[in-house]
Amino acid sequence: MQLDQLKSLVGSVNSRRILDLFGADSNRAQGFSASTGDLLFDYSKTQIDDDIRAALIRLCDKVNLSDRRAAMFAGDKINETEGRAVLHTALRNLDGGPVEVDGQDVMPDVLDTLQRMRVFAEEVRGGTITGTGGSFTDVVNIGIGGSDLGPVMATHALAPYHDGPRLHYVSNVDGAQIADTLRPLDPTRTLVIVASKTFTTIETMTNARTARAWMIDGGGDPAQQFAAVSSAVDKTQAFGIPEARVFGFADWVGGRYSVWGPVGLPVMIAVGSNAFDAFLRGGQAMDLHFQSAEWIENMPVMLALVGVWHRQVIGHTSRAVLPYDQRLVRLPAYFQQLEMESNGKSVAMDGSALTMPSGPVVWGEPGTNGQHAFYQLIHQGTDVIPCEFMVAANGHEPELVHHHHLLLANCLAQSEALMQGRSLDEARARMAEQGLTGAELERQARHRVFSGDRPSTTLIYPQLTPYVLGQIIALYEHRVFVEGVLLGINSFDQWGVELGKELATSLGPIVEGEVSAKGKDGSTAALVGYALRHRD
Ligand SMILES: O=P(O)(O)OC[C@H]1O[C@H](O)[C@H](O)[C@@H](O)[C@@H]1O
Repeated sequence: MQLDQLKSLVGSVNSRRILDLFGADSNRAQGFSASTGDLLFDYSKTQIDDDIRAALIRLCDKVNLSDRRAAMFAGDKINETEGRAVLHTALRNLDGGPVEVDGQDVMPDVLDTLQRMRVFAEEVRGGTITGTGGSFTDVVNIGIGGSDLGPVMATHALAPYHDGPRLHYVSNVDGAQIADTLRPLDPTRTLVIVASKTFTTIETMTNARTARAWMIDGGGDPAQQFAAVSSAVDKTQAFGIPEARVFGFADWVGGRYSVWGPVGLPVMIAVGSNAFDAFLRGGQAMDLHFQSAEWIENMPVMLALVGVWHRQVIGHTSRAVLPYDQRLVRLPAYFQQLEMESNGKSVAMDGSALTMPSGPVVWGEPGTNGQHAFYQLIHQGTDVIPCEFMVAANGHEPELVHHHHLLLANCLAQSEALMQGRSLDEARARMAEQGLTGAELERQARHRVFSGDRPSTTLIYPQLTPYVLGQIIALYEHRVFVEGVLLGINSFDQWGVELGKELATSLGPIVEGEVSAKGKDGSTAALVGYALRHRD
């Protein structure tokens, strides 16, 4: 990426404030936003001006973004370190054309599996498929990472549409989670979905075996009450899950991009196949926009360029994602995997060291809760944290519309406050109004200064419907892709998670007390020693 020219533009922004840009251009809000369908992405409350934007957009051509995008949608093996295509977009290509991998159209299989999911989900919802004790009251999804975060996030997000059985998610190998989840459930009326792309993930397989034993002990029947979601169909059969209850997907669906396919099965059971279709259609609409809009009007591209401006050009190390939408409570966690597992890399595609910072730390919480916790640092801390606000024009509770108005007002107030700030003179005037004078006035005023000029973007949408959720998730997926192309990295592998897994395997017998910790570093050996001495 040619960052030099952009770095030289940073100097120009030091001498002005974001607010000045609004003074100089009465149409700034319109000019520095992108819209598609019903979504509006406003990035006018950043330092990006015409020159900076033009330089950022030039980067897209420098890295041949349109060819890379075409390669992804065409099924080329752009995940080079794993030799795989990247085709989660095929999962939502509902009435699109053929998509070929190795000369083979994958769409018939995708649509066939989707249809099987619809039939199964509706049979579970309608009570045609039952447990030994009757229709399913509860569904437990066992999976971790991409086999958990997407469906958990979507289940929370689509709560107003949830009219199927209750859903529970077990991800952690900590027995506390599965114990607490299963305790109140009826083993004869619970469906367990084991979701694992590889069907080897130790946490998931351990939890799946525990759930199976619990079901058998309680009079349920795993042959009737287990389903599996995986790209390793042979392993699901070895686990004993009947073929008719296995929903497979190909290796060209990355775990963190998999909610659109069989991994989304629990969501489909919760909200029904029509609502799930609307989610897919939202994703597909964003795909079409991403493929056709000019860079300057292209929402994922502009979202990515704002990200690159803040992280790689200016150097801010993190960004906060702040949905003013309680039902997006798990969206920050979902984005953490999507963005940090995809772009947290220090090696370029060709194996050379990255010459610029990798993707940023992504974190956040729903507003307004965050306001009463960490916004202090966002407003007055020494680090600038670019904020990505999200909010709906409408809630789902018409009888509580006054709540929604307050929510919206708070969201808008935060981005306004971050940009506007409060000067020392304004703070002094306030202190004077309260009767303070002299050194005390000065001291108190200084604590009440807000530097302002802190960047934020706002994504606003009509209402959090399945269709809108699909648009938002696909928007961020493509943002990650564009940022990855600009960085020259492979956004679709995750070698950084391997070492810890290998060491956990080698530590297993040591923690069991079967093998000595000799050879481990002093700290690890001492911690094992403590655990063994204190074992009940
Ligand atoms: O779906 P699974 O194969 O069980 O994998 C679950 C998760 O585990 C891994 O460690 C990866 O880092 C994730 O990308 C993946 O989503």
